Amino acid sequence: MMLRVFYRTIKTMALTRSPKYAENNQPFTVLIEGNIGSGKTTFLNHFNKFDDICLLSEPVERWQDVGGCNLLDLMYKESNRWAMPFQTYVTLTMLEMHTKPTDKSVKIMERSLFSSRYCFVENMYANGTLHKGMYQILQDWYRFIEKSIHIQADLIVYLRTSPEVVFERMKTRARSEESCVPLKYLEELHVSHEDWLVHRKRGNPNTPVLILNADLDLENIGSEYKRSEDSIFKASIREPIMREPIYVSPSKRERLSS
Ligand SMILES: Nc1ncnc2c1ncn2[C@@H]1O[C@H](COP(=O)(O)OP(=O)(O)OP(=O)(O)O)[C@@H](O)[C@H]1O
Ligand SMILES: Nc1nc(=O)c2ncn([C@H]3C[C@H](O)[C@@H](CO)O3)c2[nH]1
Repeated sequence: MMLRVFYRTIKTMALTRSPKYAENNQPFTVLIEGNIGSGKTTFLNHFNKFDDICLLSEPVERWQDVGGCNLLDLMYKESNRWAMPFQTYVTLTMLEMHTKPTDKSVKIMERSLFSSRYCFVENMYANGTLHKGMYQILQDWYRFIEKSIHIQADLIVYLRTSPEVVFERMKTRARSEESCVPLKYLEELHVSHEDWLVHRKRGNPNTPVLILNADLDLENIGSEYKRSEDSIFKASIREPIMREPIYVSPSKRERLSS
């Protein structure tokens, strides 16, 4: 008798729970995570050769031009004043990526709402950039989002790096907004990524995490990329479909090779 009541209750709850926004319209989704300069964009470009994948880069260009305002620059230059508005805009742009419909079988995203929440926001609160009141507002927003918007996350690929390595890469890449970012900030972000993805102190502990050694330089990281390819296609139960090669006529090929 008790069992029948239990199942009837569960069924009623399931039938009455309103579906979340973007529920059931997302494919197998992979989140590429890692410190600043860990090679996420470079990694994402590696998957350009496959046809049936929706690749979504981190919307940095949008953050650099919000109606003519460079929010990214303002966040770094006047962080106490601009960290909060910047985080609200990151939340909006990340949710647009998470809920973007696609007919592809796999979606691969550069970063996510989770790294913003569990790494950047946590770190800015810990180092005093975010006032407690701002932090609490963001937490309430995250809790509301969790209840009302579906965020698909089937696999996280963590490009694990050493802060010293990414500090050099960041300086070489020389993004103007990051010109004053100290090694200490990268060390803090490294700890927050490790707490989230290795020690599993935050977020959903059931989301599988594939850890790659992203300290390897471009000449030697191919095996790590291949390992992630195998994991992604195996986990998404799909065979990789290569983009149709663009055939170049012999005469044009000769000209190109000369
Ligand atoms: N495995 C690697 N070895 C050496 N350099 C790399 C490697 N991967 C990327 N780089 C270089 O490091 C810099 C940062 O790479 P990339 O932009 O892909 O990092 P990212 O994680 O997307 O950075 P961000 O988080 O700031 O957007 C670039 O100049 C890139 O050419
Ligand atoms: N404060 C803050 N919160 C975020 O959610 C966030 N996501 C990315 N970034 C910064 C890191 C790189 O400089 C640059 C590109 O990744 O943007 C962030 N900064």
